[in-house]
Amino acid sequence: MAATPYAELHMHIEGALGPELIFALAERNRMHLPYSGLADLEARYEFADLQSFLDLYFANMAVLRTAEDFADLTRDYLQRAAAAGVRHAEIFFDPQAHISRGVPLQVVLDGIFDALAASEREFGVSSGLIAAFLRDEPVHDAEEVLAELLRLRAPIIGVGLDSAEVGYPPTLFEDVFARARAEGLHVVAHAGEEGPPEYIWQALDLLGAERIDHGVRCLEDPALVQRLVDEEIPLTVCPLSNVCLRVVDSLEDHPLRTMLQAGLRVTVNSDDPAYFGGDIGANFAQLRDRLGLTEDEENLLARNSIEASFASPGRKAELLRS
Ligand code: HPA
Ligand SMILES: [Zn+2]
Repeated sequence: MAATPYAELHMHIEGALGPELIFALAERNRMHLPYSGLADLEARYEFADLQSFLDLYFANMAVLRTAEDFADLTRDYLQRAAAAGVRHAEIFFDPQAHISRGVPLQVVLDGIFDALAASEREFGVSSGLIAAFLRDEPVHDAEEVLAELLRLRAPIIGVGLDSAEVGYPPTLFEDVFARARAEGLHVVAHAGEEGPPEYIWQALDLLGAERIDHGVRCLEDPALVQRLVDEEIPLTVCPLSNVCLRVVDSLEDHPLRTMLQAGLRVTVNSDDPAYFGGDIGANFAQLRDRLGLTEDEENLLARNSIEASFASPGRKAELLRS
């Protein structure tokens, strides 16, 4: 991990829900889990693609029921992230995944915010929350969630787009994202993880995405790379996630260095730290070991992460100075 402070810009708080916390929350909520024990659950962390991961990710969320559950989960992430050198975190959550299980949006927000409100004081980590729409659910649901977030005056800094990508192009969400932008929210979108470069073009042109989450498939389209370089669009790349979900064959084959050398504004992120072999520290450790990531490259990635964040200019300056 770089000695310089780091901003994590692509992590799903539900993806920080690990096996031990799953069992602890199931017990607290008196729920029966469909696993015989910890080892049985842990044996299922083997994924063939994005969808096979999403199946387990959504199933495990069943244990998140109360505001306290969401607060505990968020604190657990913040504590680990701080220990790994993260000083600013922009955190996704999936409102629809909880509303559809009967957990009120206000409960989810209260829990996550209970932890985030104290984060800078408690962990030295400033933060922002981004509501992500599930792109494989009806567009109308995303519209309703956005309206509800606005009605509740949810303290979110932006909206994103996640879940199963192929077959669910950004075009579908043009109007929802236009509304979010009109409300002054930041806009990001997962694109070019499993989906084609065309989805990245759409995220930029139709959604007004300020950052692209993943974006690794941009390399298949030189004109797109040029556009991303020219407009200095940050890409929140998640190396261990890409290996676990078979977006790349191995870390040795990861195009991170190619992306840096192309002049792309790349950052490194954990995506779902409880599912993909670890937090941001683990991502950097493996990149060092298996890709020969240099100190200069680490420092560049750290600086990129802070510059690409939605932190206030004052906070950015403070992080870049320290
Ligand atoms: O990597 C991801 N891609 C899409 N949706 C997700 N939801 C959690 N992680 C991911
Ligand atoms: Zn993601």
